[in-house]
This record gives sequence, structure tokens and C-alpha cells, in this order.
Amino acid sequence: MSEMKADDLNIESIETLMTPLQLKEQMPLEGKALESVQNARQSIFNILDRKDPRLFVVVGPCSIHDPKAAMDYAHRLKELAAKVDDTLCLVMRVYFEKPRTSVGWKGLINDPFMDDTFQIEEGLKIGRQLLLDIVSLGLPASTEALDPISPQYLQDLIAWSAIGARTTESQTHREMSSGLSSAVGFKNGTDGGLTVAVNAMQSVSSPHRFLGINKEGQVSVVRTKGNPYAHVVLRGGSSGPNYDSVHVAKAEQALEKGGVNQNIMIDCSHANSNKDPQIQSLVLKDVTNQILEGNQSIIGLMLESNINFGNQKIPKNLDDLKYGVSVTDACIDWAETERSILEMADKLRDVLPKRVAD
Ligand SMILES: O=C[C@H](O)[C@H](O)COP(=O)(O)O
Ligand SMILES: C=C(OP(=O)(O)O)C(=O)O
Repeated sequence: MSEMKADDLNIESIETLMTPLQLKEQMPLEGKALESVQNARQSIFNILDRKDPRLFVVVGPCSIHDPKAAMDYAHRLKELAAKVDDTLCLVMRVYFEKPRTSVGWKGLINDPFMDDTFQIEEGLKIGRQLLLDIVSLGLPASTEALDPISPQYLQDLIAWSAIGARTTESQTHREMSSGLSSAVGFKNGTDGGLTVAVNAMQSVSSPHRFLGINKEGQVSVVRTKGNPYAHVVLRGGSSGPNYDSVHVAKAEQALEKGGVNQNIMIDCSHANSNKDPQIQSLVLKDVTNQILEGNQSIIGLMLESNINFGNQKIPKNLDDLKYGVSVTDACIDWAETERSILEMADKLRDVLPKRVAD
């Protein structure tokens, strides 16, 4: 009779990675870049505290797969950010970890070369270098906090984090968020349900004790203080969009009933645009009008945008990849991004300061 092992039945191998401390020593965040992250975080905290009348707009590719194109995008966004800085605080989406509905490429950290070699250590190095290059421009960066370990390697560079629709209900993600240094947005569930996000808000502001790793990579008990800068993100769901004024009013009621803050971000993409990028600008216009008509709860927006329009399947031969085109969700192109954001800033320039004063 063959003896069956008690563990590792389904484990092929386990490989030790460099520690968070080693990566940070190789690629330190210091000087102007550090200052830029601190200033961006403070701006977002001030917006959430209603001390800064601007809105923050998380805008950029659905996922990063080509660091060169990401820097091309970052330079454009930095230039645009300077033009609208009095009204909008622009934060680049620098998403390295993709939650998949079933299977698919899971992002630059998991498989940086998109060839199923899963060189995660390289992914962490490429990701950290790219974030350093972006924040060194003075442009804030945001990401989805999906893996509970990777924040130890990268979170010091992040000004805003998202918890995605597929993980808002997860205790692991709520615990992790309670210790993140950035503000964090919780999406409503993929079914459109907001209760999971309201519950997440109640959880994340509390201290938690849980298993994690320290900077030396040792398994540790992490004790958090609770994150005071969490808010909900309306992204629509299987029953349809939820960006309109009726859904926003219902969300305000649910947040009040749950005893949590009434800061709402609208994700113009995902189920709010039925994943059709062309609809994103219409959602943006609708939200702008809600604010013009007196809405007080909307403090931020999200747009999925890239250099070029649409998306592409990852080709077998990577030389066939089209430059600046998403390999995950379809995005609006740069011209549309620039036009929509400039238009929004123009419409809201005189209105937002009065909103805080009211
Ligand atoms: O934003 C990205 C996608 O909507 C999310 O990762 C799910 O993608 P999938 O349904 O293609 O797996
Ligand atoms: C995966 C994302 O969104 P959601 O969790 O809303 O599907 C995303 O913003 O990349």
C-alpha cells in the first residue's frame, strides 16, 4: 500500500523570494519621490475630509503590461494634471494585479513577461521601478490591493488603493486595508450589492490582528490601527449601472444607515459602462451634472484609459502586441481622456469651492 503524504499533495514547488526590505534597499523611496507620495496622500485625505474642495480622479490603463508605454502615459497625464490641478487631483491607475472572473493573465507581478513563466520576483522589481519612475515625475499612483503580501513590497509608493468588486467581502482584504497607509476605495459587489461595501467600511476602520509578513519576510502577527480613510466606489453590477442620481441617493442612505462616511467615488467603467469604453465619457458627464445640480457626496471618479482605444488579446507572438492598447478591459484613448477631463474641470472650476463652503 503506497503511503499518502499528509500535506503538499497539490504543491509543485515553493520558491523563496527576496524580502520586502531587500527590494526597498535596492530601490529606495526617498527625496522628492517620497515627498510626492506624502503630498498626494495628504491631498486625498483632505478631499475625503472636505478640507480640499477638489475631486480626485483615478485614471489610467486597466492593467500595466508594458512599462515603456506606462511611462509614455504617465508623462501625458502629468502634463494634463498640471492644467486641471486647481479643480481635479489626477491619480494614475498603475494596476499590476488583476482579479479574474475565472482564468486569464493575472497581471504584471504574477507573470511580467506574459509567457506563463510567472517570474514573480522580476514582476515585483519591474513594478517597484515603474512606480518609482511615476512618482518621481510628481504624479500620484494608485493600484488594486489584491494580493495580501505584495503591499509590503510596494504600498509605500501608493497614494490610493482599491479593493475590487470580487474581494470587498473578503475578510483578508478588509484586514489588510485596515493597515494600508493610503486611502482605500471599496467597490460594490459584482452583483451591484452595496451592503458588502458598507460592511467593509465598518470593518476597515477598526483595528485587526491577523497573519502577515514583516519587512524581513517572516510570517508575523500584524496588528493594525484601522484605516480612517476608506470610502465606497460605485461600479455598477450584474443588474446594471449605479452611477445615476437615484442610485447615488440610495447609496447615501445606505451609508448613513451603516454609520459610515458619505464619500462616494463613481467608477465610470466596468458595469457602469457595460464595459463599453465609449460610454465612460457619458457617465463622466452625468456625474459632472449631478455635482452641478448640488450633489455633495461624490468626491472622486475612476476612468479606464490608455494611449490607444479598446483592448487586445495577448498574442502568441508578443511582437504582435499593439502599442498602448489594454490587454484586459477596453479603455478610452488619450485624446478622449484629455478632452473629457478638461471639459469636466472647466464645468466644475467655480462650483467645487462653493460646495465645501456650503
Ligand atoms: O478590470 C478588470 C476586469 O474587469 C476584471 O479583472 C475581471 O476581468 P475578467 O472578467 O476578464 O476576468
Ligand atoms: C477589477 C477592477 O474593477 P472591479 O473590481 O470593479 O471589477 C479594476 O478596476 O481593475
